[in-house]
Amino acid sequence: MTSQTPHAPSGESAPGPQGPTADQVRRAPKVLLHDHLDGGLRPGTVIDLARDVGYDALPETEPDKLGMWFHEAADSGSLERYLETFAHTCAVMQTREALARVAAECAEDLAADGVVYAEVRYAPEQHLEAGLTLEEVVEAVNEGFREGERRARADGHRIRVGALLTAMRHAARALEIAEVANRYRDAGVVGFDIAGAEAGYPPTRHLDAFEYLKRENNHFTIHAGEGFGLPSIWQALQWCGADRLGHGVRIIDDIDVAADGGVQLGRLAAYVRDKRIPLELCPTSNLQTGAASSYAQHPIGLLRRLHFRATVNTDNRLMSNTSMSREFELLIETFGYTLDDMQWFTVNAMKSAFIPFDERLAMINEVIKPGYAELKSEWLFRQTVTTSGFDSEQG
Ligand SMILES: O=c1[nH]cnc2c1ncn2[C@@H]1O[C@H](CO)[C@@H](O)[C@H]1O
Ligand SMILES: [Zn+2]
Repeated sequence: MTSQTPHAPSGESAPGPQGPTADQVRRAPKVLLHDHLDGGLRPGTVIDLARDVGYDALPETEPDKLGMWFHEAADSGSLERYLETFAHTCAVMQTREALARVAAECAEDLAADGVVYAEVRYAPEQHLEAGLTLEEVVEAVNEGFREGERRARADGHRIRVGALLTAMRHAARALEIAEVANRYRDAGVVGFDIAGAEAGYPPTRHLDAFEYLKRENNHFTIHAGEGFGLPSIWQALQWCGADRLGHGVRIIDDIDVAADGGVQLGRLAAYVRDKRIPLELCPTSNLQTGAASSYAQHPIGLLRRLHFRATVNTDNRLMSNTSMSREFELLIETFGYTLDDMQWFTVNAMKSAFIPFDERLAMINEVIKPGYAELKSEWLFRQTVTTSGFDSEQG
């Protein structure tokens, strides 16, 4: 029950004299489980699409300014206000072409950032305003992801993207969306989720959808423990049967750290750790919505030390002005993480993905571990070059 090491032992010694460089962080293979399609558009694309469809309510019409507007508007300290910014992105994602373009660029951008596997979520019910059906939305996004994977490959990056279909928790279409997710499970959709304002909308409102997915042996995650605390996490796990927790960061409320450093887990926190329930942690997003007060205070530091199944995620790259590399860089600066820590988070994420076990294992053994081994060996060669230079100067 106690763990007092400042940085958790990862089982391997940290190579090299210092932490990873920004370039190594970008090149390191990364796995992303929690990223919203409608929260990751390029600002320039929002502007292009708004022009195409005649949407004239954008607060800015110049890409840099619009990007800044999203970041500042989302920086409100409240999940509800953070979510208001999605009205603009959803407004321009109403046609097949727009959805396919946004999905393709998403895959391209993630691949360029070194993400090798991503599960990207969106709520099909929010893209029906111009007359598309739920199925047409799913097919357009899938087509975009495949196109993005192809473009990334042509550019020398390999990425695999799976879709998660989200139902909005204030609405009443969860069962219908779950059925679509199930229908497309062998066609690009790897699972289901619920999102939106958490307080006042407990996950048990959508129990029928979760029970249906369980009967179908399908997978789902639930946004819980972000805008609301332990009761939401408890319901998501013990009533709904979630495979993973979207955020889950407020599990910290069930962990006591005594003045002498001793750590005591409550029953729910112990359950989450014992059952290896994956936590899709999104540090920057949590700062913006008020779920954490600073990077240094973010529970990820303690959760990593206590060996929870913690993963690092972006949530909304546009609203949080972030990327997987940026999230890792911030954690490296704050907690002194090494490539071993990055590998630990990445393997955690890959183990927790919704694709079949053999494919997850192959990604870990054939892509992630060799990728980190390669990066960890680089400092040796840097050292050799410096040393031999020194030697030859000395004659
Ligand atoms: O961090 C979050 N918590 C809860 N809901 C969110 C978060 N980020 C985005 N969405 C909601 O999910 C929808 C589908 O992608 C978005 O439109 C937004 O309303
Ligand atoms: Zn989210």
